[in-house]
Amino acid sequence: MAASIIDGKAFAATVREKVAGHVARLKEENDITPGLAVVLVGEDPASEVYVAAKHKNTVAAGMASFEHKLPADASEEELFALIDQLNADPKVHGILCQFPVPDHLNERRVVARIDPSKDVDGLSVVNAGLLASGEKGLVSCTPLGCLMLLRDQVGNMSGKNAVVIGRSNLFGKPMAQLLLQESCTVTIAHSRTQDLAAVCRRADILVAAVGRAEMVKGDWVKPGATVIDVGISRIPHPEKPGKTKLLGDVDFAEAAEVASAITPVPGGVGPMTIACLLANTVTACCRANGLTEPEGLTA
Ligand SMILES: NC(=O)C1=CN([C@@H]2O[C@H](COP(=O)(O)OP(=O)(O)OC[C@H]3O[C@@H](n4cnc5c(N)ncnc54)[C@H](OP(=O)(O)O)[C@@H]3O)[C@@H](O)[C@H]2O)C=CC1
Ligand SMILES: Nc1nc(=O)c2c([nH]1)NC[C@@H]1CN(c3ccc(C(=O)N[C@@H](CCC(=O)O)C(=O)O)cc3)C=[N+]21
Repeated sequence: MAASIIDGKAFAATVREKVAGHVARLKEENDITPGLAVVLVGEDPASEVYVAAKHKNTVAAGMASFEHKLPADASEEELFALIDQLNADPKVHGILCQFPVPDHLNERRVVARIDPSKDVDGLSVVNAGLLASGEKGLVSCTPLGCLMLLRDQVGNMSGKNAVVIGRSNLFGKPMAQLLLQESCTVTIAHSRTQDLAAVCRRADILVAAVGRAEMVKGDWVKPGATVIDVGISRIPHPEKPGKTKLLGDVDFAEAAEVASAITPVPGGVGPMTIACLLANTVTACCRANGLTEPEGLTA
């Protein structure tokens, strides 16, 4: 195998340590504890796992964690009343509503209800607009985590060809904006892209966020490229009956023969998402209190 494997799990641990250091300083010097509120509507088992992991990591970093669970049939009015209460609560600096929400609720309307200065998911039109304009806002956690990995791995990205597969508001669009800010030449590919393999082969930096297991083959990868695999598909485990296995969007074994560096799934981008959620909460807390924000934890 030629490629070095980017250890997102270890990198995320260093980000969480940095966050914990800032949190300790905020407490000592300013008597402020950053607080993160996570809202979960309904009982999706995967979401329960993520929310529990967020709670655990928030507490471990010394921050306050507020969990709010609403029943699956909660009305928009009930959810909005909770969000309004969290918007007004000075102990809450970050608010995240776990997605997907049940079908009768609308994700865009939910996001729009959250105070943009507390929108640690970076999903509001205000934060998306600030990012697109090159101004300071809150950046979606997963793209921010990928940026941190790329800065560490590649260093100066200026002039490099970057290809992002996927154009969602949650990931593809903000990732492309961040790469543009790093002065990459950015291509955003999606389901209508013609000859995706050829587009990918031009990429010095290839970021895949589709959700189709092992779609990106070894011969789609430019020799020496850096490959970031965001996709997560859960498939039945081939050897252990009743268990599941996580697969990324990239055929790891094939791509690792060609790339210079690659993130694995699991243990690559995933752990960075939660670390960046904590980082965004500290950033939001510092801004809310007019304090200098932490260095190295923002875009
Ligand atoms: N590791 C982590 O922390 C996170 C992982 N994820 C994972 O990343 C993946 C993407 O997430 P998200 O952006 O929310 O997903 P979406 O479903 O919102 O977006 C998927 C994108 O992939 C594109 N696409 C679909 N099929 C193809 C194809 N055959 N060829 C090229 N492009 C295609 C779609 O194109 P079109 O727009 O034309 O439909 C769309 O833009 C998922 O697997 C998700 O689980 C997401 C967030 C966090
Ligand atoms: N409002 C909102 N914001 C999100 O950011 C958001 C969301 N809703 N809904 C679901 C997706 C998905 N997501 C992940 C977080 C951590 C891992 C993660 O830690 N993954 C581990 C493995 C975890 C496992 O084993 O299941 C890894 O890849 O190593 C993955 C995916 C955040 N999302």
